[in-house]
Amino acid sequence: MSETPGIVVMGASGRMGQMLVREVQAHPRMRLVGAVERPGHDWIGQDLGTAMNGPATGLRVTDDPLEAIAHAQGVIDFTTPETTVELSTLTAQARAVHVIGTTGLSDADIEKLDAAARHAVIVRAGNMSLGVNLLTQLTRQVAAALDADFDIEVVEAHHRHKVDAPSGTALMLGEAAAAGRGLDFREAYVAARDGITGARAPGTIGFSAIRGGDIVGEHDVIFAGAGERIVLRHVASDRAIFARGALKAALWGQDRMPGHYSMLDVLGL
Ligand SMILES: NC(=O)C1=CN([C@@H]2O[C@H](COP(=O)(O)OP(=O)(O)OC[C@H]3O[C@@H](n4cnc5c(N)ncnc54)[C@H](OP(=O)(O)O)[C@@H]3O)[C@@H](O)[C@H]2O)C=CC1
Ligand SMILES: O=C(O)C1=N[C@H](C(=O)O)C[C@H](O)C1
Repeated sequence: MSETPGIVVMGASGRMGQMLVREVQAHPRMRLVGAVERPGHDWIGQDLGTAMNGPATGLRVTDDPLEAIAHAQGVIDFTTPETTVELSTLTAQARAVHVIGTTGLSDADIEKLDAAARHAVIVRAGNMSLGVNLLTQLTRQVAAALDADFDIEVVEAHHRHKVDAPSGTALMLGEAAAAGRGLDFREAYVAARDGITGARAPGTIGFSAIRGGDIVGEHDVIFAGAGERIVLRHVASDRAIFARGALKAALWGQDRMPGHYSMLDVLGL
C-alpha cells in the first residue's frame, strides 16, 4: 500500500468538494493529485488554489476524470448520480478506491455500482459521519426493543439547494428501523402525505423533509407511542464531519478485496 495515497476529488467546486479538497490537503497521509469538475465549468483549466480564492497549488482543475484517476489510489466523489455511475467504471479500470457520498441514487444506479464493485473497492454511504452511522445502530436497537405500537417517523431538514428527498441519511435510518422491527423497508415506506390521507397505516415508516436556508443536515427518528415518544436525533453543524469520514474510507479501502462496502464496515460498527 502507498504510504500516502494520491486522492482525486470529484466535483471539486461543490459544497462538499471544497471541504474535501481542504481536508485532503491538510491530511498527513494523503496527497491531492487531481480535482475534477464537469465539462464547461468555470474552474476548468484554472489552478485549484486560485479558483478557491487561496494561494496557487500547481494543480489544474480538469474535466477529464480518466486522466485525473490514472495516477490515483483513491477518488472521493460527492457529485450527482449520473456522474457517480459513469465514474464507477473508470475507477474500477484504474483499481482506485471509489468513495461515494452522492445520494439520490436509483436502484438501477446501485446495480451498476454493484457491477463495478466486482473489480474494485467501493465505499458508499448516504452519510459518512461517525454520529449518523452510530445512530443507525441505535435506531435498529430501539426499533427491535419497542413493540409495533410505537409508530416510526423520520424527519429530516437540509439547506435550500438540496435536490433529493428523502435524504440519503433518512433512508439509512429508515432501513435500520425496518431491519430492527423485521419490516420490509419498501413495503413500510411512506414518503408523502397530503390531503385526506386516511389514518396512519400500521407497520409503516413515514418520511418528512424540510428544505431551507443553510441547514447542514438534521435528522430525527421518532418512535411515537400512546402517552410517550422517543426521539433519536443527529444534528450536523459542519460539513467537515462528512469529509473526514470520506477520507477515513479512502484510507481504509487501500489494499482491500473488491466489494461494495459501507461506512459501518469502515468504522467497525
Ligand atoms: N454521504 C454524505 O456524507 C454526504 C453526501 N452529500 C451528497 O453529496 C452530493 C453533493 O452535495 P453538495 O456538495 O452539497 O452538492 P454541490 O452541488 O455543491 O456539488 C456537486 C458538485 O459536483 C459537480 N459535478 C456535477 N457533474 C459533474 C461531473 N460530470 N464531473 C465532475 N463534477 C461534477 C457540480 O458542478 P456544477 O455545480 O457545476 O454542476 C458541483 O460542483 C449530494 O448528492 C449530497 O446529498 C452531501 C453531504 C454529505
Ligand atoms: O445534501 C446534503 O447536504 C447532505 N446530504 C446527505 C444526505 O442526503 O443525507 C448527508 C447530509 O445530511 C448532507
